[in-house]
This record gives sequence, C-alpha cells and structure tokens, in this order.
Amino acid sequence: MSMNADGAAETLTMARPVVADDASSEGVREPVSAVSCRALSIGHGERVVLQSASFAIPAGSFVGLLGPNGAGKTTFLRALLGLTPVRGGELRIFGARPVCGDRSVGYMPQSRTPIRVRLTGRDMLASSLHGERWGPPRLNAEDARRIDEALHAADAQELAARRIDALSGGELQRLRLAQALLGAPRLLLLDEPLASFDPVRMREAALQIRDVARRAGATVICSAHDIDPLLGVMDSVLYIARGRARLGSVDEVITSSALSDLYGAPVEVYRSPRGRVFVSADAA
Ligand SMILES: Nc1ncnc2c1ncn2[C@@H]1O[C@H](COP(=O)(O)OP(=O)(O)OP(=O)(O)O)[C@@H](O)[C@H]1O
Repeated sequence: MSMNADGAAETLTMARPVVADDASSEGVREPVSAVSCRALSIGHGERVVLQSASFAIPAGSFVGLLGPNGAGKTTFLRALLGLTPVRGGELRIFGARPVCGDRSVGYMPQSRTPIRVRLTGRDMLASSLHGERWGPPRLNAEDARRIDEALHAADAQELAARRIDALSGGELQRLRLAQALLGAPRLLLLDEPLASFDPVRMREAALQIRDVARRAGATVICSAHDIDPLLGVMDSVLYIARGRARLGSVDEVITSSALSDLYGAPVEVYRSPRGRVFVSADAA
C-alpha cells in the first residue's frame, strides 16, 4: 500500500472517548490519558499531516501507529517529542504540553542505516545519557545503575560489552530499545522498531517490546508498515491517512468501511483464513 496523504479534510474521529484529565463534577478524579489530542493540527509548510484530530490514548496501552508512506506517523511522534510544533488545537502527554528533552518520554527513531562507530553497547547508552557534553561520557554510579536497568529491561545485558558496529540488525534494535528505556519513560515512542526483522522475528520482537513495556509500566506508540506482527500484541490502532486519524480496536479501524471513510476513497481490507490482514488503498 502506498499513497500520498495530500488533500486533508477536517476530521474529528474518536473510537474511544477523550478521558477527562481533571476532577469531574462529582469530585472523582478520572485517569489522565497518556496522550490526548483535541482538534490537533500539525504539518510541514503546506503539507497537512493532521487536521483537527481528536483522540485519547489510555495510559498503559500498546498502540500500533499505522498509515501509508508519508501519512505523518513520524511527524506525529516528533510532535509528541516537542520537535514538531502544534499548529492548532491541543496535544497533551499525561496532561502536560510536550517538551523537548522530557525524560519521561522514550524514543526509538526510525533507522535503517547500520552504525559504523567503534562503541560498545554500554558506550552507546552512556552517550545518550550525556549527549549534551562533549567528549567520552564519564559516568557516576547512578548513571551506571540506570544503564544496567535499561539493558536488563530490554534483555540486552550480553550486548553491553559488544561493539555496536558488529551487531546484527535485531541485536542493535534491542540495544536501541534499551536506549529508549533509559529515563524509565512513561511513554515509549517507537518509530518502525520492527523494520530490520524478518516476518517471524518481527512478531517475536513485537511481543518482546510489549513485555518490556508492561514490566516498565509504559504506554507504547509503535509505528509499523505491516499490521500482522502487531495483531494480538497491540490494544488499539491509531491509523493516520490524508490528514485524518482514527483510534480504536483492530476490528473497529481495520475494516473496508472505516478505512474508506478515513481515506475518503474506496479501501479494501482482506483477511486471510490464517488471520493475516491486507489493506489495499491503491484506488484511494
Ligand atoms: N522536515 C520536513 N519538512 C517538510 N516536509 C516534511 C518534513 N518531514 C516530513 N515531511 C513531509 O511530511 C509528510 C509526513 O512525513 P512523515 O515522515 O511523518 O510520514 P510517515 O508516515 O512517517 O512516512 P513513512 O511511512 O514513509 O516513514 C511527508 O509528506 C513528508 O514528505
């Protein structure tokens, strides 16, 4: 499936109600959503990525972020990191505006290029703890403890002493997951973390990420091009296309009618007898 996401139209699509972030009229405090968007608009220049989108992601959930090439998945993640400005509406993370450098948000950027630097896994994590300082990182006991914890959480201890330029794609991904876990984040933003795996390992990696996030108590937003490895792993899908967004369960969102509505053009969803899902948006 591949298409441009031009021609955005105003949308307000919610599969789950926006969770109230404040005390209700009865004085009962509702849980704060991990992410809430109200009439959110973001984009680059003339390019509209989201136009007046509203949805709320419950804390603790695992959300698969899907959509065609160029729909705006990375842009949305970067808005949550405070790197892409909000043009209109409201974007909140646990009730607060996104800010750059927030340690409670872990990020695994999209990366398909092999790393060619002569660092060990531990050095790689250490440099992201003190990336603001010039020169080799000097770690105190607290830094070392945090690195050990993150390596343990991502099941990557044995990679700590290995040179990262000699790791397989999957090993490097595990290390990058540990890196994203460094600040004990409440929100984990993963941009195509499954891209370097073959189809069988993709599913294993998705399950591992879910387990790691559960142990860490983190909410996950995980972008992907292929929905299959995330089936049965994610709690909900956030689908972005043509400036519009829809959040809900797989059964609510990945249907011909829901996606045709989102794209504003015919989209067909096929399910194979073995449960694989195919989205055909060629005509959209
Ligand atoms: N810095 C930028 N300046 C201008 N346009 C940009 C910039 N970054 C992204 N875009 C455009 O914004 C749109 C959304 O890009 P984005 O990378 O968020 O999409 P995506 O859904 O992550 O794509 P893919 O699945 O191909 O990785 C694209 O049309 C892209 O060309």
